Amino acid sequence: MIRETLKGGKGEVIKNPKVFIDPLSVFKEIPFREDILRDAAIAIRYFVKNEVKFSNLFLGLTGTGKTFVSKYIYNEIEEVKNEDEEYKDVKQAYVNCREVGGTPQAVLSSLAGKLTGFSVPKHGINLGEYIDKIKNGTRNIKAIIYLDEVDTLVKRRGGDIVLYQLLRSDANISVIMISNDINVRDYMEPRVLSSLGPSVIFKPYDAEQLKFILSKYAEYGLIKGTYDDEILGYIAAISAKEHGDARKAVNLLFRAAQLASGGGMIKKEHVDKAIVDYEQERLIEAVKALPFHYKLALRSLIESEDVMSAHKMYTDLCNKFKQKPLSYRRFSDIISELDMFGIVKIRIVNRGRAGGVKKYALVEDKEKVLRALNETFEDSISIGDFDDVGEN
Ligand SMILES: Nc1ncnc2c1ncn2[C@@H]1O[C@H](COP(=O)(O)OP(=O)(O)OP(=O)(O)O)[C@@H](O)[C@H]1O
Repeated sequence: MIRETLKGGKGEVIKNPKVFIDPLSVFKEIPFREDILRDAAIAIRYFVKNEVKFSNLFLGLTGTGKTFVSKYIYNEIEEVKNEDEEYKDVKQAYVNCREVGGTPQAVLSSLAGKLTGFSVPKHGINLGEYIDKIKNGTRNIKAIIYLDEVDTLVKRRGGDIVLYQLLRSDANISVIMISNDINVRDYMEPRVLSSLGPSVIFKPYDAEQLKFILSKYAEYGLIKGTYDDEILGYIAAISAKEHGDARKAVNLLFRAAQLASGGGMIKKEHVDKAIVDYEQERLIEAVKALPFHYKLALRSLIESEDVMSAHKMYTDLCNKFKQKPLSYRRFSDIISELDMFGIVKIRIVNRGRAGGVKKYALVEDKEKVLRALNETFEDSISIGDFDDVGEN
């Protein structure tokens, strides 16, 4: 039964999945980012050949190609090392600040490790020592540092000073910083800001640009004749509505192609199903990322929309799991935050003079949220335990 699928015969849609999973291995150019790439290449050349240091801040909303462009530059520099002697002593280090933990220590130790080639402790030495290690390690080289999600570093205490020291150090270091928080500069001290180079703005893609980008993925990754212009336009239009997010557009095309697999043609219904799956995954991710008490609060709200009764249920749950319950007021704040995340919807009902106001919170998509909660609680709490508390 699975033989046709194993062989990828009749009705197959995807020619090369790698295009969607590791697009940099396929893309030789990055559409709509040519100007940014050219300017960066000039700055890098001045740095490598004329010792003019630079620092850039790549700013733009999610899915606008900032990381894609940075990794492309990184790879191209590695290639040029084989072609141009003057690039021989260039050393690059890419660090995602959030992934390494976001603290100045974590970021510096990761950087120092990558630049010196030695393992550097994450704790126990002070920031100045890390900077010295980096300076020593880069004495005879030219270092290009990429700090992705730099906003997580800058928001930590002392984070912006680390940047200042890196930028101002007498070592040969140039820096590309990446942030999808466009207000990241507001978190920096004036002296840090003044040593920072220009911001490079990544504008959201419009529907037409997204359609062109999708056509490239389709050309490289899909079998000819399994898609048409209309379907690419449909996906592009949907993704453009959400601030021109190329990640979403590419993801939807890949999912729709997988759903169409065996049928030989991507249709609108595949895209619609792909959207539902995509939104569901995003909701699940959001719920899973919530702190423990938020999850308990959400679990209580599934049983009772009335916030006051939900707090009682929440308190029971806390007792059951030997957690100290938060006050009603704090609980109510959590509910407001969940409302801001779009997971619940608050409704205030005024019951006249005597009754006062009553606060309700409706869980937007009960079934999905419950499923997400169950998944996240799988290890620690079984849903049976919840049912004891919730339904009795
Ligand atoms: N111009 C482009 N051409 C082809 N693919 C693109 C382009 N821009 C973005 N993409 C695709 O979108 C995905 C997301 O882009 P990228 O990771 O660069 O987003 P980002 O701007 O760094 O967003 P975030 O801030 O969320 O990390 C890339 O992996 C790539 O598949």
